[in-house]
Amino acid sequence: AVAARAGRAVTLYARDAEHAARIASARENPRLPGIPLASRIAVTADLAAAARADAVLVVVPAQHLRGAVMHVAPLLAPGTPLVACAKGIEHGTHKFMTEVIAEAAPCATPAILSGPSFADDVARGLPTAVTLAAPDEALAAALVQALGSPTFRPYHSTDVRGVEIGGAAKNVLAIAAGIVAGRQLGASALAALTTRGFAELVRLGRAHGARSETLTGLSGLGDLILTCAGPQSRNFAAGLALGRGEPLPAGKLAEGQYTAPVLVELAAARGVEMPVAQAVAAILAGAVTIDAAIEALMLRPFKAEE
Ligand SMILES: NC(=O)C1=CN([C@@H]2O[C@H](COP(=O)(O)OP(=O)(O)OC[C@H]3O[C@@H](n4cnc5c(N)ncnc54)[C@H](OP(=O)(O)O)[C@@H]3O)[C@@H](O)[C@H]2O)C=CC1
Ligand SMILES: O=C(CO)COP(=O)(O)O
Repeated sequence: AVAARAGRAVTLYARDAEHAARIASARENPRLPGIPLASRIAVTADLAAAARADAVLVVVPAQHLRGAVMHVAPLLAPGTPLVACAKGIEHGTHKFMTEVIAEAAPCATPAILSGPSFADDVARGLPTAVTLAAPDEALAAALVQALGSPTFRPYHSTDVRGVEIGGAAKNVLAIAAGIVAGRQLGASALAALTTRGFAELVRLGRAHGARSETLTGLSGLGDLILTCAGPQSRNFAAGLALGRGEPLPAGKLAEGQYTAPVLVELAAARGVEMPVAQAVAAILAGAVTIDAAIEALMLRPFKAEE
């Protein structure tokens, strides 16, 4: 929808032929009910047709990125930009999204799009600003030109890793924020949790050489603020349910659930302290109760703020 609004000719690929046919005839994606599909968007289940593009946006969940990219890789013209829109870190390999693309489609050119942007808001054409990063600044700027419009404002960057860390970490921290809300710990606790969570995101980013303007920018602090603000975020909603002692919302992807254990492993490998992320991972694994995790966070030794 964003690319179509920016004047591009767009092909939307769905892996399920019936699903593609239904979207094509209804001119509406059931995942975005009430939002008509722009007339300039062609819908197909033919991956080769979708791969014949100047650029490809890959919008599958993080843990499915490798599989989806491996399918499309042989169909791409060499050097085609492959823009990851997923936020996460691959299980087992600890690879970030552009690293997965580089391995699964060595012929393509990886990039990453991230930042505060609920799909529903974006599809409705509400004003949104995001970060688009690629190692080559000229490519990042060209992709911004291709996708930007009066309602969608991407900023270009070459700090790929900084953008990836912000997007992955904020989902885990949003689960923690939801838990705080679900446990009715108060607005002060929510502000404290979000701020100390941000300190963890920054620490991990710095350990990976991320730039501070990226970590305090749209894909870091910006997306953290959005996702820790309320239940429109599926990650926050998952935390809310946990905090209330309810089952996790069915059929709603909360990437932080999958990112949490990998994020903690990554942080440990780099010697980075991430107690909030660690608490989320332990709660999700059933290794600790929510009340014990909160108590442990509050009883950590007092220290200087950094
Ligand atoms: N939704 C949002 O507001 C935002 C989401 N993101 C990120 O985007 C990523 C995807 O999230 P979202 O779109 O919400 O997830 P959804 O679960 O809503 O949709 C995932 C889509 O990926 C498809 N898919 C899954 N696996 C494969 C595969 N192996 N090959 C091809 N297609 C596949 C699914 O197809 P099928 O219908 O056939 O199952 C479905 O259309 C996540 O990393 C999320 O963090 C980022 C910003 C905003
Ligand atoms: O990444 C998002 C907004 O930027 C979407 O957040 P949720 O996946 O938590 O809904």
